[in-house]
Amino acid sequence: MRKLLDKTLVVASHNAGKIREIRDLIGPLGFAAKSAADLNFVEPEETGTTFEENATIKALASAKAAGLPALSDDSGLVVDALGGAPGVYTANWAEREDGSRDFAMAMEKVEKALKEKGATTPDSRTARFVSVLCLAWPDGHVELFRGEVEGKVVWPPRGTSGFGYDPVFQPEGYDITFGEMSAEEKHGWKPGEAKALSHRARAFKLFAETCLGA
Ligand SMILES: O=P(O)(O)OP(=O)(O)OP(=O)(O)OC[C@H]1O[C@@H](n2cnc3c(O)ncnc32)[C@H](O)[C@@H]1O
Ligand SMILES: [Mg+2]
Repeated sequence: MRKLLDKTLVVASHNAGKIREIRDLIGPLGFAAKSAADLNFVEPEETGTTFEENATIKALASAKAAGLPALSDDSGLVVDALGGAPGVYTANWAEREDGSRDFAMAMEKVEKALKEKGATTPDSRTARFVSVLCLAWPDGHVELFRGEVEGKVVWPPRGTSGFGYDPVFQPEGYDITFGEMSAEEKHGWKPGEAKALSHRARAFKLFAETCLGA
């Protein structure tokens, strides 16, 4: 495992909600981070079939373009009754024909697919959010960290916090969705703490422990 010595890195993402969460998580660790979006880097094509492959593509593209270490996140919602869909295609399910994204439509698609499978009881609607973080250096070295949080898909959507599919995801042990939680509640983690809640915070905790000793 390679330690991260620089205090400047690139957040290799173009998703504003995700960048905000990564900034929240990285801020207390004393990092200055620019995002790939701030730097006007082109979005690389996510041609992988796993979260790990896509996270690696994104982190390497930014690390090489910036000449700095870069941290990416490839994430998605994995729904058991849908055979793991939308999975690595979670962002694609939100895409309109003109290339823009519509998450109300995406959440409806998931709900329609669940209804078609007859998955109407809470027990038949189990799902998990997965986040794979990749830290890449300009020389091509990469480190990968995976975090998952189990829960259920609920309908109708509830809450306006967070981003993406947060209003339909209720983590195990809670009666509110990620969309009804503050950012701090959704992370459920601070440097040095033993537990974390969100998939991203869980992956981040591994990253911090492994590469930063935090
Ligand atoms: O690739 P980058 O530029 O980082 O941004 P993206 O939005 O395209 O990100 P992904 O390719 O990893 O796709 C992840 C999808 O899963 C959704 N998602 C991931 N984490 C989420 C979270 O914490 N809450 C809600 N939705 C989430 C998100 O909205 C995207 O549609
Ligand atoms: Mg993407």
